[in-house]
Amino acid sequence: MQQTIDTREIINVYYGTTSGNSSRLAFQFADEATQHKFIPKVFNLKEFNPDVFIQTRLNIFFVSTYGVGGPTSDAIDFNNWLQSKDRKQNELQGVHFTVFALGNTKHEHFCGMGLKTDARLEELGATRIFQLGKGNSCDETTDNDYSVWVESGLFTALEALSPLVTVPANQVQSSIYKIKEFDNTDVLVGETLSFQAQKYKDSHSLKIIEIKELRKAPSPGNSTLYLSLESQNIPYKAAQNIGIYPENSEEYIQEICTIFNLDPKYIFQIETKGNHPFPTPISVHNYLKKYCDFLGPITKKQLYTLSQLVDDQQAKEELKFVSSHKGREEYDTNYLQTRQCFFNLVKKYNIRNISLQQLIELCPLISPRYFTIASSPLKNPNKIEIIASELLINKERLGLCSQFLRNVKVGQEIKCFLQDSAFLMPQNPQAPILLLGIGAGLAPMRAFIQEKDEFIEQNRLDQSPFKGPMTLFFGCKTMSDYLFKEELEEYEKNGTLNQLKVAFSREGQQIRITNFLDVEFLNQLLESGGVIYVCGSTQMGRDVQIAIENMFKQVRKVMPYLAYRKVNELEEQKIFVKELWG
Ligand SMILES: Cc1cc2nc3c(=O)[nH]c(=O)nc-3n(C[C@H](O)[C@H](O)[C@H](O)COP(=O)(O)O)c2cc1C
Repeated sequence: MQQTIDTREIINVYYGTTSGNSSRLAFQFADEATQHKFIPKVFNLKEFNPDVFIQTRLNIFFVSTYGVGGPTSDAIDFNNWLQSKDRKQNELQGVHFTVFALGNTKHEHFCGMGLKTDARLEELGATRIFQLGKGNSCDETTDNDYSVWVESGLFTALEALSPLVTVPANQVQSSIYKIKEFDNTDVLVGETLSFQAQKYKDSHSLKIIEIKELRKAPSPGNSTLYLSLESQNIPYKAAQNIGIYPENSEEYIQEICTIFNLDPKYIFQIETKGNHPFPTPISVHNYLKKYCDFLGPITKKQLYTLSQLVDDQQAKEELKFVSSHKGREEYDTNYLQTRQCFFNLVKKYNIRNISLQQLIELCPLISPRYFTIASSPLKNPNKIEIIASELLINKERLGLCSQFLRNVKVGQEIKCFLQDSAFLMPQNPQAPILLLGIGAGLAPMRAFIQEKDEFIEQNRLDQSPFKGPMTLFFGCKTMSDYLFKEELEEYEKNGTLNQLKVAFSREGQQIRITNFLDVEFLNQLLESGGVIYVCGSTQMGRDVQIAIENMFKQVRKVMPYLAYRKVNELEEQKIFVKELWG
C-alpha cells in the first residue's frame, strides 16, 4: 500500500539582517513551521527573486531597521524593488504575507523598515495574514517579543489558510537535501549556493604572519591573542570590522565521526531543488571542519529531533517540551543560558543514529565572528592586526573561535572578510578625540592612534583626520592585562596621545575608566566639538552613557527625563560612537 503523509504548504521565509537577529528568528520560525507541518524555505533578502515571491502564496518577512528607518544592506535591492514606482497596483494580489519588524526604541524610526514593508505589501494588493510584530532590541526583548507575537495566534492564522492535506509520501520532499556519493565521472554542474555559503566562498584567505599572547599571565579564558595577517594588498581601513570564519578542531571532528559512524574521507555531493548549503563535492572531514556548527547554541529544531531519537521516556518528554512554544522559558533558562549545544546533548543522551543528511539539515553553518581591526593601513600597509580575547563557556570549554585561534599556526591561511564598523573617522578633523576602551576593546583605539601617529611621522598632521588632541582611557583588571603598555606609553611620550590614563579594576584603588569621566571634563570636551569613541562590554557602554547623562543633568541642567534623549542625539550625530559586546 502506498504510504501517505499529512502536510501543509510551502512558506517562504525572508530575512534582512546585519548582526544576525533577523536571521536567527527566521530560522527559528522555520523550525516551528516544520513542527506545524508547513514546508519552510528560508532566504536572505539578497536572494529575493520577485518571480518566486509572486508565485508563492505564503510569505513571512523578518526585517531589521538601520540608519534613518532604512533597510539592512542585504535588503536594499528588495526594498528598491518593493518601493519602486514601477510596481503596479494589485501586482501582489494572491500573495499572503506577514512581517516581523526588528528595531530599537532608542532610535527615532522604530522598526521603520518593517513598517514600510508591511504597508507597501498591502498597498500593492497582497493580503496580510497576521498583524505586524515588532521586536525591540533596546532591553534585549527581541526574542521574547517574537514569542509573544507567535503565541498571539500566528500559527492559527496560517493553519486556517493552509489546512492539512494527505498526499503520497513520495510527493513530499521529506528532506531538503539528498546526499549522493561523489563519483569522479560525474560532470560537475555549477551549483547555486545559499547566501551564507556564497559569502564564505567569496571571502579572502589571509595568511597568518605572527601570533603572540598579549597578557603577562594568561590562563584559559583569560588570554588575549594578537594576530597579524598578511593583507595581500586588500585595501582596509583603521578600525574596520573583520569577520573571521572559525573551524572545528580535529578532536571534535573525530569525535563526531565516531559518534555517528561517519567516514571522514567519504566524499559526497548534495542534490537539492533549492540553493546548496555549501560547495560540494566535499569530504565529510572538510564539511565538519569548515561548515557544520555543532557547538553553537542548541536550536529548537535540534531539540525536537533529539526528542524523537532518545530512548529514555523522561528525556524524550523534556526535549519535546522545550522544543515547543510552551517550553520557551525552560528553553531559555535551561538550554540557552547554560550554553547547551548539539554536541553535548548528543553525548549526554548517547544518540548515535543520525545520518550525514540529517546532520546537514540540523546544524547551521558556522557563522563568522567579528573583530575590530587594531592597526592602521597607513602604518602597516601589508598587514591587518587583530586582538582576540578568549571566551570560556560555562568555565569549562573554550568557544569555537577561541579554540580555533588558539590552534592556528603562523603560515596558515584563515577565511575572512572586511566590512565597515561604527568607528568612522570624525567628521571634523579638528575635533578633540576621547577614546575609551577596556580589554580587547583597545583594538579600534590603537588603530586610530596608529593612524594619527603615522601622519605625524610623515610630517602631514595637517592632512590627518585627527588634528585635534587625542586622549585614551584604557581599562583592565591588573597590570599584567595592560595590553601594549610600552607602545601606548611611547605614544604619550611622543605627543600622539595628549593624555593616557589606565584604570585597574582589581588592583590598587580598584578604579574603572568611568571614574575618569568627570562631568566638567565631559562638558568641556563636548563643548569644544569633541567625539567620544567607546569599545568594550555592554555594561561599560551603559556606564559611559550614564556619565554623559549626568553631565547633561548636573552641568547643563537638562531635565532628568531629557538627558537620555540628549545622549541618543549625540549617538545619532556620531559624536558618541560605540561598539559593545556581551
Ligand atoms: C547603526 C544602527 C542603526 C540602527 N537604526 C535603527 C533605526 O533607525 N530604527 C530602529 O528601530 N532600530 C535601529 N537599529 C536597531 C536594530 O534594528 C536592531 O538592533 C535589530 O534587532 C538588529 O537586527 P539584526 O541583528 O538582524 O541586524 C539600529 C541599530 C544600529 C546598530
